[in-house]
Amino acid sequence: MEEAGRAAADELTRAFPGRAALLLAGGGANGGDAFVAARHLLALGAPATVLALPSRHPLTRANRRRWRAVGGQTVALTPAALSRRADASTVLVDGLLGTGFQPPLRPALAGVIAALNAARALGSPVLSLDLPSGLEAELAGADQSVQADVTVTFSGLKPALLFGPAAARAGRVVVAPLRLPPGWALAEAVATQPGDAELGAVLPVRGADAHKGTAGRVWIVGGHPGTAGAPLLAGLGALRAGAGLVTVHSGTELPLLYPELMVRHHANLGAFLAAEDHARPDAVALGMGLGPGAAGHARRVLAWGLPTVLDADALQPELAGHGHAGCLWTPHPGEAARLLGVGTPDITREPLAAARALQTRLGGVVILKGGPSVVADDQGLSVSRGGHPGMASGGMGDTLSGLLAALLAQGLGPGEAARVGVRLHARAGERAARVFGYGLGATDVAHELGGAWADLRVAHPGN
Ligand SMILES: NC(=O)C1=CN([C@@H]2O[C@H](COP(=O)(O)OP(=O)(O)OC[C@H]3O[C@@H](n4cnc5c(N)ncnc54)[C@H](O)[C@@H]3O)[C@@H](O)[C@H]2O)[C@@H](O)CC1
Repeated sequence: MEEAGRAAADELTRAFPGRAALLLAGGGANGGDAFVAARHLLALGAPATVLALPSRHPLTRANRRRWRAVGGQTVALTPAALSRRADASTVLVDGLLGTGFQPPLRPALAGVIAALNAARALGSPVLSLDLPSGLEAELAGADQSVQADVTVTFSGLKPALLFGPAAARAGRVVVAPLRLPPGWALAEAVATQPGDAELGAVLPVRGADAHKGTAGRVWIVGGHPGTAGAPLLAGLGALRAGAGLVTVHSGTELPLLYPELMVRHHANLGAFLAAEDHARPDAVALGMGLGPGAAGHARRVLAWGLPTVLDADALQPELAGHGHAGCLWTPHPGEAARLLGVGTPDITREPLAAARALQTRLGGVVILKGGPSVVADDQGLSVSRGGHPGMASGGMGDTLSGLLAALLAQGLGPGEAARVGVRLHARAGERAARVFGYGLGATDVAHELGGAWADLRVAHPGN
């Protein structure tokens, strides 16, 4: 609580210098954080008043006493008291409800939250402690919650701060890492968000003596009449992510859109994949537009034990148990629902839980694609925010699959490839949006992958 309140006070003075803080303390530990923040604000010379509800929480009561001991003023919290004191020169600190909120919201607190949101509309910004009051930490819904401008969250990112309408209530999210004994961290603080500097550090570095045979050989397996473009987009993604040799294997004739790709048509794709006598690539991406029979093809490729990206039609429930540690599964919410045998809303409502469930079922590494994407591996969960809404178009996932296979072929582990790959793809989307505006095609994004790569490299201080 001490570290949480101190981190909040630091952020308040950084983000809202010169404003008097009105801290709203609820009855639980979230309210205790507000009392601690007030005390640190006082120590920093910033004016602060606490409006508090009664509390039975021992640590919150102790911090209320400490606040009083340093001369701090506490006023009983009512909607009227709040409305009287808030104006355009104040900043409101929402310490009403944190992870201990159990819906439905009781009417008395609903009145306080309504008064807080009304004060914000009149010009007093809001900083929420841990998460905006009224949000359920694990869920992506919003309803009657505080609208914050900044949320200082403790230990890690809660699902509500990342997904759906709830995320829009949080404003800018600052994660304050707390030094806690193992096991003390909030169970809900489950996801991390690696920064660009951290990701830039794991990008493959190529020696001056590199040649196409050492830069990673990727096979793309996909394509079917009507979806012939999908494997080609994957091939383009692989090329733009630095693969030395990219071969597209398909059971259908593919147009030669990119002459750099080696395109091979197999009258019997299953027989080709089952054959033992061909040299294997360094990594495979499989499933893009592959059509019927994809699960059978996937089983044959999985038996090779190579780093493998499974996408689109290869994301079939019957493959559970056939994967291995080098597998990277890349479902969007609809495919995730199919894999788990649930409805798509079940996935979008709790994406972190869904990603964790998928990884448990499939093994290897799972990327649950979306805004943001979630990566699940045996290290835990991480999220990748960013990208651009214009990326919601067909073919985008195909390019990502090829990009991921290229990273695997250049020696990255599947977890690293997933975390770096989704960020590169999102960054490329951000760059493409500057060029093309709103509607983005998968090729537009693929062509920006080189620039995205350079951005991540620059972000890494060792470069
Ligand atoms: N455990 C940890 O690791 C840490 C926890 N911290 C803080 O502790 C918070 C969680 O504290 P608590 O578990 O005490 O819970 P909260 O303070 O989030 O909520 C409990 C309070 O909310 C009230 N409440 C719950 N549901 C309500 C409803 N439907 N309508 C109206 N009132 C309702 C309860 O009566 C109680 O007063 C975190 O969000 C965070 O701010 C921080 O101090 C950092 C460390």
